[in-house]
Amino acid sequence: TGNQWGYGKDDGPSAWNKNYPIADGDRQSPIDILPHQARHDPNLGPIVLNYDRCTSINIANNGHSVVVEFEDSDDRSVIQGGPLDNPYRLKQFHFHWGGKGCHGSEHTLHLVHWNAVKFKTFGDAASTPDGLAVLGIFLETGDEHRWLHMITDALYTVKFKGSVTDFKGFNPKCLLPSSLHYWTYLGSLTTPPLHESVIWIVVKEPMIVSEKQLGKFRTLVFTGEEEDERTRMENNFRPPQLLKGRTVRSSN
Ligand SMILES: CC[C@H](C)CCC(=O)Nc1ccc(S(N)(=O)=O)cc1
Ligand SMILES: [Zn+2]
Repeated sequence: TGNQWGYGKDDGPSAWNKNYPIADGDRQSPIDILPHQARHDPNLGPIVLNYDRCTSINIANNGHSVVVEFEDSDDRSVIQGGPLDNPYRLKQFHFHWGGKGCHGSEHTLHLVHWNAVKFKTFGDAASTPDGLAVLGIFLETGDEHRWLHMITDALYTVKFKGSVTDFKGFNPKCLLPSSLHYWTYLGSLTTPPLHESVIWIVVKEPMIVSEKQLGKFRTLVFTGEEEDERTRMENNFRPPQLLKGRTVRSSN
């Protein structure tokens, strides 16, 4: 179908504007955040997470990443404060990662939330400015992360595109760094349909994970079990986009 996109030579980020012209828009993500150019905003309060009653449902390989979905029929797991005017409900989290030896900011965890005060469905929120709030955490290689094994131990069950398995009782709060100081800016989804609907909240302190743990993400494949070629899932990230006059604000 016309909407198939990927991270390869022919269907990758440089080709996305063919089917998704918004790729060349004015508030695209991700961006390279230069700390010294961010404006410290004393009115930016702390980010408040209320994940204690969160309900994870499943873990899936959607052919682009590995995603953990949450029950979002009520306000059981929300993020609020900071740049947000309303509580935003946790819908899912997923990862993006580079190939072996990548040392930039290619490895990230994205926790995707939607404004259920203003919108009836996630889809409506995802296609309207500021309908979504995504908490972005950088992953840096170093010591083993003490809780990430709960994710990496499940990855063998979702090796192929289209696989989904139960994944109950997981609270992503255990993945977050101790400090939630952040940068925030107005941006977009970083994959098609690239909707310019996201208030980005990028946490300054990275999660430290081991090379071994990161390597387990690379055992996933972009392709389905029935397909004969096995394309290793890695480098599933979009390169940084132009700032186009946007301001990046910094919490203290
Ligand atoms: C309209 C429906 C909605 C597009 C359904 C699919 C979806 O949820 N996409 C999505 C979510 C998060 C990101 S990111 N990487 O966190 O910016 C990228 C894409
Ligand atoms: Zn993402």
